Amino acid sequence: MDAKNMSAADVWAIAAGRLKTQNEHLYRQWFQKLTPLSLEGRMLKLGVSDDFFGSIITDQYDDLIIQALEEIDGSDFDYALEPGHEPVIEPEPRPVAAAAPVRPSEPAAEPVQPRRPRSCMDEHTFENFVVGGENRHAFAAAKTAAEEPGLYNPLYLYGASGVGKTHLLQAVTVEVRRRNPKAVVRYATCDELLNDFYNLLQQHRSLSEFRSSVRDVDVLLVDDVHSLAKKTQMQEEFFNLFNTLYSQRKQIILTSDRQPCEISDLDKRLESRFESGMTAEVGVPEFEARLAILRMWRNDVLNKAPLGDEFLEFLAANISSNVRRLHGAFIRLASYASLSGNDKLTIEQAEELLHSQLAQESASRDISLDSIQRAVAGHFGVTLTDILGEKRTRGIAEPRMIAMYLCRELTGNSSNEIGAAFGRNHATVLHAEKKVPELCRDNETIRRSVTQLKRQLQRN
Ligand SMILES: Nc1ncnc2c1ncn2[C@@H]1O[C@H](COP(=O)(O)OP(=O)(O)OP(=O)(O)O)[C@@H](O)[C@H]1O
Repeated sequence: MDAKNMSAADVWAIAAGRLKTQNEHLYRQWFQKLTPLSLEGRMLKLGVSDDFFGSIITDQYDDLIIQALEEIDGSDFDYALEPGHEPVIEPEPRPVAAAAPVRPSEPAAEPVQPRRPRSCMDEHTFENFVVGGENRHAFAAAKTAAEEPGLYNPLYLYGASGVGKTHLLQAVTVEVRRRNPKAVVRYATCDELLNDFYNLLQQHRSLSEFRSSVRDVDVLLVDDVHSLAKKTQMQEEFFNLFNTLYSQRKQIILTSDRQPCEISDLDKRLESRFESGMTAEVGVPEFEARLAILRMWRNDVLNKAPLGDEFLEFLAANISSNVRRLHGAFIRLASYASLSGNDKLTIEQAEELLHSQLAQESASRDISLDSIQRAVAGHFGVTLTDILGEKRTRGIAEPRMIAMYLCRELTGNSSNEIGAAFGRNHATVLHAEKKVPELCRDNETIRRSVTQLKRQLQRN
């Protein structure tokens, strides 16, 4: 047939036939669920059930589809996906001839709905926050702030991206409202406040509207206060706001990806206000906590995502720096398993499906030995030559040991490679690896330095 006289269904019937011949399994699992909708010029529009399904097709099978389309009289067909079209799926495998795609106009007798997991944990509460050693203190402080507002004022929570700071703020909101439905709780990101503030300034309007929106509250929660860095005018406003709420014993909770002293160009008065109450770090959950979070998500998913323990362990072991990323990866695997059946999913497929999350994860671990040595030297006010040199005075030996420890923690380099970068052997590195956690246990200043350096390096 001449390509010019073909309908969308004709074009897709040929391409789908090719795809089926190449790999029947893939065809049944994916391509059969695409519905030809229209053909405009060389552009074939195919219907898919939803964005998630569509993203798998474009991420994983784009080349195969383009190839199958190109084979139709060698012309340069392209395709686009349109979500919102449930497929009509054959109940049993049939011969090739019967596998022609269904035209949209044909009645869809009983569309088979793919089982899709409901989005996890619609509400962030204290009950669905998994507590481990790395966030216990922050969790307890947030709970106390919700139960006895004003006791820890302000409460300042800090930690890397995606480790649960906003979750805790939302849990406070839920709990405060549960205890006192009349309480006025205002949650805003610092950027939202900055926007409101500068919009009013630009329009030469009075700031009273802005002020009452943030002052007439019982609890004020501000996410990401590091956005105040270098914003002198807003810092002044924030300082006044802070003092007003504080003097009225209204609970203030702030979050940031760094400690107050690490926010660049933050007014000293504001810095000391931020530090004057309770500061607590929200750390990255350890392996066991990540596994517990994954189990909780699995139990929460409607129809129980049929993901076996081996997949949860795979996720917990490979995505360790950010719970938000872990959640994205979990949803991707759970949806895949839900559509295709867990028994069909292998660890190799999981790796393939999660390639972008795994790449992000390794990029976030992609910290060079040199950058660690420099950061540690800068932090302790010694030179790089000191770190790499022979001096054994405590002021130099300790930073050197911390640098080696961080190299082990934050990079994939072997102890031999790290030793070589310091002009030493691997035994010295192993000694540092053992010794630094002991120093951290005994010495709060060292512990703070190590966690601060870790966050700083992971952020860069
Ligand atoms: N300990 C935990 N238990 C359960 N869920 C968690 C935990 N930590 C993080 N999460 C989940 O991970 C996701 C990301 O968390 P959240 O948005 O609170 O991160 P964040 O620290 O505020 O990040 P950012 O600084 O980038 O805003 C959320 O879905 C949250 O519910």
